[in-house]
Amino acid sequence: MVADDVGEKYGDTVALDGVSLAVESGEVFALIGPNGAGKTTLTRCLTGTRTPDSGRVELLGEPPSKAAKERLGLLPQDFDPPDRLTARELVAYYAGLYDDARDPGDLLRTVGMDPDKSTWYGDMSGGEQRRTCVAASLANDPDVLFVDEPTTGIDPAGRRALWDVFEALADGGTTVFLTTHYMAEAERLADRVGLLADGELVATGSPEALVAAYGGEQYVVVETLADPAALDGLGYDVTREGDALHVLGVEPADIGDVAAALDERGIDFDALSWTEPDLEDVYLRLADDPTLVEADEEEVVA
Ligand SMILES: Nc1ncnc2c1ncn2[C@@H]1O[C@H](COP(=O)(O)OP(=O)(O)OP(=O)(O)O)[C@@H](O)[C@H]1O
Repeated sequence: MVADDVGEKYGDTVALDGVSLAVESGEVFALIGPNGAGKTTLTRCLTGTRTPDSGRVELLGEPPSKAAKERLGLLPQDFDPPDRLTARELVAYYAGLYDDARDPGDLLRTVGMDPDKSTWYGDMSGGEQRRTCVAASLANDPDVLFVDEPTTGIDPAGRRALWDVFEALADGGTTVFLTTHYMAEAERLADRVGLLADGELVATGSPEALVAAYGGEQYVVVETLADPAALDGLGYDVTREGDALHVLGVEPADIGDVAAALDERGIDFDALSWTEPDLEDVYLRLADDPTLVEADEEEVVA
């Protein structure tokens, strides 16, 4: 799928401001970004639910309106099926729209739902509703699956179970376009991640490449109320973050030196741990200050 310089407005609100990206067949692409960044709008443009004001969109080699619907799966963020259907009835309804559909019972078991439960959709917990919706989006065994915040409201074990489902689909060659606020989800599932902020794609790359480029330094966290100046002269920048000091740029091999310096200087501390940057650090740094990415560096090569 391709978005080429896509722009979209709602009245005076610029939701997308010249977004370009290409997702290869079989790739898992995760779109992350703050509330209101334009993730849902971009998903809508890519699926043909909205026609962008400007730019070009391609899905399965066609304009989205012409793409073969039986090859697409879509779980919108605001998917709102009828309340008075059981999980099986709901998935069977969507399966019934296709000649070659997957078995509703199998699909529900895959997402951790009991297909024989008679609870109506409207009476299910939020997490059960979302799982049922994920099952419905897979009814036609899609080649390209769009899932907008698929695991929101699902408990941690259920979320991991759904990650397994998406991973199995990706292993089977399904292209997955995912939006999420869970950085661990993007890190675990995505071949590439795109960070959208204020309608602009700030950076794209593999999670590893993004973390290496923009995650910032590894650091030691020292839980202490001591002044950062107490660690002057060690050769590291030291900042205060809440009840801890962060000693920046410490390699794992040098953690002992930091511990020894704390001891020698009589600095009282409750705990000491070493932390590597992850995708959450990338998100927090770039969403706060997109200019950290140079214009010609938007695509971080894995
Ligand atoms: N139907 C609409 N009418 C007016 N403005 C809209 C509409 N839909 C979205 N917007 C605005 O467009 C911008 C992008 O919204 P969008 O829903 O695409 O963001 P998002 O990144 O998906 O947010 P979230 O993480 O909260 O789901 C926001 O400023 C939003 O208020």
